[in-house]
Amino acid sequence: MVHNAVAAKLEGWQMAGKGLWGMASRRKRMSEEASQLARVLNLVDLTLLGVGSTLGLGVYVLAGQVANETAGPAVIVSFLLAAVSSFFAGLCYAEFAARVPKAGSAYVYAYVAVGEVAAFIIGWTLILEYAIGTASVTRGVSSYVDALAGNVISTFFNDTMPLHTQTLAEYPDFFSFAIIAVMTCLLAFGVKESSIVNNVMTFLNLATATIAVVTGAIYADPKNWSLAPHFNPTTSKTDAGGFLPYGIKGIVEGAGTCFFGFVGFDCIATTSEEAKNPRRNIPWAIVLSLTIITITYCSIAVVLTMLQPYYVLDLTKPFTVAFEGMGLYAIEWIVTVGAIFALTTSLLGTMIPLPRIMYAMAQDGLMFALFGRVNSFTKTPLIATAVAGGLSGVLALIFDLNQLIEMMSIGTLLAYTVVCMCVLILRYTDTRSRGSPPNEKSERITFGRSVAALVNWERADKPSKLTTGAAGVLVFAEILLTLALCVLLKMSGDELYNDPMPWLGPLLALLVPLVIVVVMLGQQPKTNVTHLSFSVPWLPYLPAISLFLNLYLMVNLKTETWVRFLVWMLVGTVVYFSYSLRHSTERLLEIEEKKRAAGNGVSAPPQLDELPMSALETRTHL
Ligand SMILES: NC(=[NH2+])NCCC[C@H](N)C(=O)O
Repeated sequence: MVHNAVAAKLEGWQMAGKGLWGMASRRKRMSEEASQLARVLNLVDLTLLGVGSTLGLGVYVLAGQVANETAGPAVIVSFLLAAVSSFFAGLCYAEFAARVPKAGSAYVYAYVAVGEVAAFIIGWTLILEYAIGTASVTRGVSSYVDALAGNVISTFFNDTMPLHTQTLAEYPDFFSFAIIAVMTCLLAFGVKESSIVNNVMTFLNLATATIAVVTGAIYADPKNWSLAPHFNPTTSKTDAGGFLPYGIKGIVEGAGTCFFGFVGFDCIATTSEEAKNPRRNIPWAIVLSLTIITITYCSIAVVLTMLQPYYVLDLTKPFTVAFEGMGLYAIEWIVTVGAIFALTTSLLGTMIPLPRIMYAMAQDGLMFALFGRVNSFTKTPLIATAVAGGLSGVLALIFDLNQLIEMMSIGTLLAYTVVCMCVLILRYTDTRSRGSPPNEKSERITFGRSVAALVNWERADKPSKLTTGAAGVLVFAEILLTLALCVLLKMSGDELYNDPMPWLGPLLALLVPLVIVVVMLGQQPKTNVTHLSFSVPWLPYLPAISLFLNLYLMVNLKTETWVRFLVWMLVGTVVYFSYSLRHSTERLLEIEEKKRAAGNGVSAPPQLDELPMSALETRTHL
């Protein structure tokens, strides 16, 4: 009796486990339907789109702020570090864009490669990421408009409604709220992402940055890189002076903020259905735009820190204030107006993808169907646009720029991490073997064979079910070890720079196994990618470094940021279990197919996701 009860319970758990696994691993199938959108964007349009939506606060706000408060003149190194981590992530996005030429960015990639739960997590994170992106860029626009208006806006709000809290902004920025409301109305009424407007604005943006760099270079004084130690009124501390006034730690911390400046290129990946030859043009547009962005940020950083001592740089409008101080009023005016244009372009780049992601998720049944409704009059997802605007508006109202920047970075970093993991998984897994039982005798997987597979003992040259399992275990181990290493590095903090000896042992105890795991992963057979127009080089080392950088930047964010993020994820969990799980289009299709198969007494038709990735196309239209 007891025995039976236990067996029944065990079986129950097994079923539940299978159900969970089925849900987590349910992947999006693709249909061959062509997209309804016109393919009009060429390589130049796509590159300018990437540059336009990425180049923004990094140039006009962050360079000065990071130089003043966190890194000193070494802000250029922070920018380079941020560039490297964004570049690596960019390469992973590029490979995905070559594989899945579909709108929806990381959300769709995760749905195709990993499964529904991962896709939901990413989609949900992206909603926050874009809403915060919108809010923060708007805050930037608001402070530049305020500067143009002689600070009347900020003075007014500061005097009439100061918020005396630690966790929120100094005053509720109703001006930012209004900017978002106006832009939302424009977008809702179908202001199409007109590529010509974007090209012109981006051109103005680059021209302004060039004017700032050239003028700055004329007045630059290299002495500003070797100043004596100085009391910094912003941080109220005396720093070390020179190129590295805040030490290496400052560089790393600064990189976390500079990273924000590189966010936005993924907007190229959301236009896949409007691009000409997306499999070739999207990857290259990503690489090209990141190159232009890196060059611009680095030049800006050099010029700015040579123009003025880092500790006097203004925290919100460094160029405007610097040129004003030097009496270059014409240049000051050009840069301020240019900044407003540049930030507006960047704003459009954040506001446009958000409703589209909500729309894509709604089409897949993972988000409320309401968001998938296209208004017959405006021909835009009106409700999704309005909700997106409302969410961003509220965020812009109550949080200040620094809080927003941190919160956005956490979302972006998570998306990058998942895309990078997806590349690893796709490269080492035989997608066709998933879920099918091993039928041939040689495919019988014994424990011994599984362990030996970790070093690819059988010298397989193509992924099989066996090597796929081994690669999965190794990727998982790699993620855990990388995470542990990052946490330890964070814990060691300053001490590691001052007295590294006690930390060396534990660090090596994690680093060595990590390197071994990565090398073992390198032994695994990879899928053939010769048909792809772009693939990530140096596998698995490049994604491994990318994973490390992303996780490292993530653990360095503030605790409050993590708490806010976890609250958002908790809400997401509730939404997933109470809504998405039941409405998932893929799940409903699965059930339908099973029913049909049972009715006909024939086996279910071959899963579409067993087709090679190159033959796939989504069924959603965006
Ligand atoms: N998708 C986003 N979160 N976009 C925000 C873009 C921020 C942009 N890199 C800037 O410096 O202004």
